[in-house]
Amino acid sequence: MSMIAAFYGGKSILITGATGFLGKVLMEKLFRTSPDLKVIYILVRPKAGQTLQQRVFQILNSKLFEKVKELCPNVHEKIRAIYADLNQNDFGISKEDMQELLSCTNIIFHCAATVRFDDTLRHAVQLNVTATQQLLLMASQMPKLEAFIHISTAFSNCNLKHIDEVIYPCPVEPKKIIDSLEWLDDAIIDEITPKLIGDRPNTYTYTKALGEMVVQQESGNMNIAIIRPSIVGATWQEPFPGWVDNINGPSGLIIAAGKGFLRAIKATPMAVADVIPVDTVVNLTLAVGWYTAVHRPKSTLVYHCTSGNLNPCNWGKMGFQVLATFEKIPLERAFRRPYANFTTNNFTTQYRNAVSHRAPAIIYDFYLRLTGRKPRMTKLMNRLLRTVSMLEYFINRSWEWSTYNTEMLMSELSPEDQRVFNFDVRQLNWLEYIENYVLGVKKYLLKEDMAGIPEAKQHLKRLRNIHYLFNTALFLIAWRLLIARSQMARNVWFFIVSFCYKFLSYFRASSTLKV
Ligand SMILES: CCCCCCCCCCCCCCCCCCCCCC(=O)SCCNC(=O)CCNC(=O)[C@H](O)C(C)(C)COP(=O)(O)OP(=O)(O)OC[C@H]1O[C@@H](n2cnc3c(N)ncnc32)[C@H](O)[C@@H]1OP(=O)(O)O
Ligand SMILES: NC(=O)C1=CN([C@@H]2O[C@H](COP(=O)(O)OP(=O)(O)OC[C@H]3O[C@@H](n4cnc5c(N)ncnc54)[C@H](OP(=O)(O)O)[C@@H]3O)[C@@H](O)[C@H]2O)C=CC1
Repeated sequence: MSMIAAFYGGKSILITGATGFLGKVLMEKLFRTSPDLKVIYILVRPKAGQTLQQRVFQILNSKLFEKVKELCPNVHEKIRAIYADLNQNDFGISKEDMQELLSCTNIIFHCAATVRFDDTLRHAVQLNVTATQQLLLMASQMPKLEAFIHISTAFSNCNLKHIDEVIYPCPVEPKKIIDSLEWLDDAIIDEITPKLIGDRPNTYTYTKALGEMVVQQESGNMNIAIIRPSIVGATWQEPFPGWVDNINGPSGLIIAAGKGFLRAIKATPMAVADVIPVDTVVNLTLAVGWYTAVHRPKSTLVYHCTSGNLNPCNWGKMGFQVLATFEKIPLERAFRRPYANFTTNNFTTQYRNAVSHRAPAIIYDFYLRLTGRKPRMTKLMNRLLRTVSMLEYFINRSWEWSTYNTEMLMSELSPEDQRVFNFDVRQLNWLEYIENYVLGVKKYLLKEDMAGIPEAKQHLKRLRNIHYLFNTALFLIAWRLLIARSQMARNVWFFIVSFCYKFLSYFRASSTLKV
């Protein structure tokens, strides 16, 4: 019997960010392994015209929850969606709901965050720092609370090369930042943002670091732990391989590569691709929840959930395997044939962006205009290149994360728990994982039918022929222009033509003799 699964039985669990990528997988695993849990409270806001109930309904009706619905048919009765917007004071939670949360919650998993790299400092602080502070305040008023698990990121201290499982202080206290954002206007905030974030690449990593400081400062007597996943990717094993439903991290670039939009990237092929499957993160999170509640460590422990030090894969290998999979299983209606050129040189990057990305987009838009349609490719390409430029920081560096606490926890688990809540990334076969990831992107994110593969292959063949035809035409036009302008080019041309003529005459004469 799994001790961890038994621990969550009968518990009331509060999850923030349950509608996100990680939150959904966390909920799924909890229901699957502990169907006798009492209730999962999820803090949800209405979004995209959907009510809370519609959002929950959509999640439960997704492929991710198919197994759960078999094992736990009354799952919908065990989810209690509570209206909450983490941007508001007290999260905008009603008095009755707040009362219920305060008196019943046993475990909190705090996953909600803004993960956008381009968010304003004000918004990123509001969500990743102030909301964390408010949630801790709420947690401190919960008499039945056994553990508070905060999800941070392995990149919260990406300004360091070697990162230990400790909370590093930021130069400016989070409270001072929160206070000053209250009275500073947006223009001044934008001006001071680069100075505040220092050598971190964006407001996301900076505010996640501030969030950790807040957790440490406000922990009081609570049992708290912090989990730092690296780049969270599709599921490895559970509930089935390759599940992914958002375009963050590598997923968006995998699509861009498969559709042939992205054919070159500024990336260091030998840099470690510290991707970690989402189910591995969830297994560690649940094990940490159990350990923190039962063993009550004296201080706030930080757990790194990374792959690089135990089972490294690099971006070169990942890119190669992504393309190899697209050879076998292409995406539908690709713009160009998938191709990957990794470069570390700025000039080559600019050149490739101009020739391999912007020029084809301009030509395609010209074609759309000619055929009476609205041009859209240049806009899309500019957006993609902007996204790529924001990810460049992470694909041209390697970090070392120590994993003492994570390994200690693994040794504390029973063999059954090590199996059911496996977070040993040494067992991961990267080639298989990446292939399933690419397949998952096609099936679950793009919702493409596998029956369309022969047509997709045919389409790629057509694109190859168009490519050859286009290159030949381009060469002939360039050559024709050169001949018209340069005596030297004309001489070379006459030499080649007369050489070919002589060769053909000789060939014809010798074949006539043989007959
Ligand atoms: C040469 C070829 C190569 C081939 C090989 C290729 C494979 C191998 C190489 C792989 C290398 C991987 C490197 C990963 C490094 C990750 C490092 C992470 C480290 C930290 C990890 C963390 O600790 S933290 C989590 C990560 N955090 C993010 O990764 C957010 C980033 N990102 C943004 O910060 C914003 O994205 C940014 C960018 C501002 C743009 O912002 P933006 O406004 O321009 O674009 P949006 O994001 O809004 O979305 C644009 C359009 O996508 C639509 N869309 C949105 N979601 C959708 C959904 N679920 N399904 C469908 N469509 C969706 C949306 O509806 C828009 O569509 P429309 O245009 O029609 O409206
Ligand atoms: N994905 C990754 O690569 C990594 C993620 N992490 C961390 O893991 C955690 C989960 O990330 P992930 O699942 O990928 O992120 P997602 O963007 O998929 O999910 C974010 C969640 O936060 C919720 N949220 C955001 N703003 C608010 C708000 N104002 N009020 C209520 N809820 C809100 C979202 O709700 P809604 O659906 O309404 O928008 C969503 O449920 C984050 O803390 C992130 O920092 C760490 C390392 C890597």
